[in-house]
Amino acid sequence: MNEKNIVGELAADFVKDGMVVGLGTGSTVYFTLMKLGALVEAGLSIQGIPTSVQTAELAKKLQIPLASMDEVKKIDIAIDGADEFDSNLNLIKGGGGALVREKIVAKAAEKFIVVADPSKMVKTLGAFPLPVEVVPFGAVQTENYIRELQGKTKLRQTNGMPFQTDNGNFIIDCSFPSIIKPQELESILNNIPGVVDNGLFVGMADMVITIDPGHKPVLLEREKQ
Ligand SMILES: O=C[C@H](O)[C@H](O)[C@H](O)COP(=O)(O)O
Repeated sequence: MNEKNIVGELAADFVKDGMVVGLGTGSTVYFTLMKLGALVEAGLSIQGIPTSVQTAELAKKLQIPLASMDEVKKIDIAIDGADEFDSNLNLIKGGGGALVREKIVAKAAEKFIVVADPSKMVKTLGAFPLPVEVVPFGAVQTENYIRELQGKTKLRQTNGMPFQTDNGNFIIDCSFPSIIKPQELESILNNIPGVVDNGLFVGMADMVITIDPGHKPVLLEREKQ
């Protein structure tokens, strides 16, 4: 089993019968979904809230019952991947472009568990370009404002066209040299007109499931404030 497979499957152990489960997006949480699909087939009863069209499609194939955010009173647990995590369990997410829905679901969840192989662990966030979702209207101007914050920016493209999120927006990938104050940067970016949200998830993760070099599970828990 590869590292993503191991950590992805481990997270499924936290899902109990009757729970409403936020279903993240990406190649690590894919393995959580596969495991949940098998558990549902064996009789586990859950409702999933998908964070992307891609995840909704996979969950449907696996026959995991789905609901929308607005149909549920609360989310018991959300499980998702990350592009980077630091020792405070702050994250960069959005490599797959799903950050807005992911943040909405993570915020609404009583427990937010991140599944991440050890390559995602960093001392300081920022080696991975920070994804910022912007509305298409005025995107060039919005990108200029972001650049003024001393970050290098790049409009994400697929096949020569701007990449479009499930919300119909664009992603600007921003390289900041190192993000010493993630909370501050998160709110500065979100104050720029045209920015929908950014991939900094600060103080949101309750647990990161990763593994050590010997492939032993490591469960990192956030200290209660
Ligand atoms: O938009 C995508 C998400 O934030 C993913 O959870 C993140 O990019 C990690 O993905 P992966 O597990 O494929 O590295």
